[in-house]
Amino acid sequence: MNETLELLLAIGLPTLAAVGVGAAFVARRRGGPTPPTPGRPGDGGRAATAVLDPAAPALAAPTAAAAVEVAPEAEAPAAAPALEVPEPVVGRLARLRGRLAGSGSPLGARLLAVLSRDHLTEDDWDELEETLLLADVGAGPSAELIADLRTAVRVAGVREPAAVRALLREKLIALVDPALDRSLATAPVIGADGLRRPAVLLVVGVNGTGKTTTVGKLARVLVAQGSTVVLGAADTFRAAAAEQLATWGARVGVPTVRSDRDGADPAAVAFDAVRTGRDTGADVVLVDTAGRLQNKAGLMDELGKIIRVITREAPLSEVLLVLDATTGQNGLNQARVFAEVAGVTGIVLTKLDGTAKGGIVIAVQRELGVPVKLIGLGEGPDDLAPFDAAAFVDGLLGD
Ligand SMILES: Nc1nc2c(ncn2[C@@H]2O[C@H](COP(=O)(O)OP(=O)(O)OP(=O)(O)O)[C@@H](O)[C@H]2O)c(=O)[nH]1
Repeated sequence: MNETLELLLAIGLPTLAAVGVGAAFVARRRGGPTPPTPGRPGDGGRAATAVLDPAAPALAAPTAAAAVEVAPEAEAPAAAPALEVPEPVVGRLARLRGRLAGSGSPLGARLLAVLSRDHLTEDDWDELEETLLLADVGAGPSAELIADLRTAVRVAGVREPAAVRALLREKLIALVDPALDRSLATAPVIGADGLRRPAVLLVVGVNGTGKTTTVGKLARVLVAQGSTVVLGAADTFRAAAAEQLATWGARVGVPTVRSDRDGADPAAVAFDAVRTGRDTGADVVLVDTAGRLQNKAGLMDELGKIIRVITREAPLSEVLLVLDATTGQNGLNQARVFAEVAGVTGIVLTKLDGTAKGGIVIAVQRELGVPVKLIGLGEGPDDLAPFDAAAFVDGLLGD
């Protein structure tokens, strides 16, 4: 079976035709290889379904078998809205850490209030453990922390408030695990054929956790770091998701590949986004998904197909699971299913600004063995921060 036929079977020919991948793509492949063209968007890349205009506030929907329209940057209309300049990325968590308290006092401050009592009774230790459990630290890590603190306070006699605080900081940082590799794989890769491919980041998670918002914020992080980005709106389930994503992209001049049909095949859109990123020489392609969690088999089908189709064009650099930090144990259950189905490489914990349950960072890493790489600390466009263990714990301690 030749490569094209195999690919069409994988995606599903009828759906492809419906979103406009079919004819144009097949014709191009049959007509001979299309050399990838490293460079910037606007260099003449071609994709079957995308209409790319980085300056457009909302990108026009693709039409069946439409040729791509790429608006050259030099010919952008004079009235195009000014692009926003995202905030620098370095030090974001330190700047935003005041938001970690949620509506109450930070977890660390509550622990310190008990630890600084004159004589710690059994009830005090129980209270400490309960505080950790209520902050979603998880039973195992909570018990470990209490045991360590008891030893230090009772046996080694650590009593002076500054020393107790330093001890708590050290133990919490160890639980969050500063040794984990939290870097995002966003560098383009060179395939076995010697050709350059964009880094492809697939963003998964149940509805409402903040996937689309996170993709939009992450695009800004990457733009701030000087990367060229293409967005893929493979959340074809929710009608407004593609529009929402295109708006995020347009604010920073990032094109969005989307279908003009609600309910289009997400795998076809994901494929087109990666193909567009490849053809235009983009550094990174971010693919948003719907990831409805009706059942594991359905999810496996949908995400499995998206992953198969993407990896025919470029290797998958990251699968980021977006979890809503306010959902506690339920979020952990979801995380388990996604980790099994999609091979998650990093966690994005959103809405940490809306909760005093920052301990979920510890629990989710323990549960999945996957690092938290980014955290969402608000609804603002630059309220997404690379995770850093020490800055996070300092936020929990209310420093
Ligand atoms: N407070 C707060 N709100 C957030 C954060 N991240 C996302 N949100 C909000 O969460 C809501 C849902 O976000 P979406 O990005 O639409 O969620 P989604 O996962 O794409 O949802 P579906 O498309 O339905 O699957 C929006 O109101 C966001 O503004 C965050 O870090 N903090």
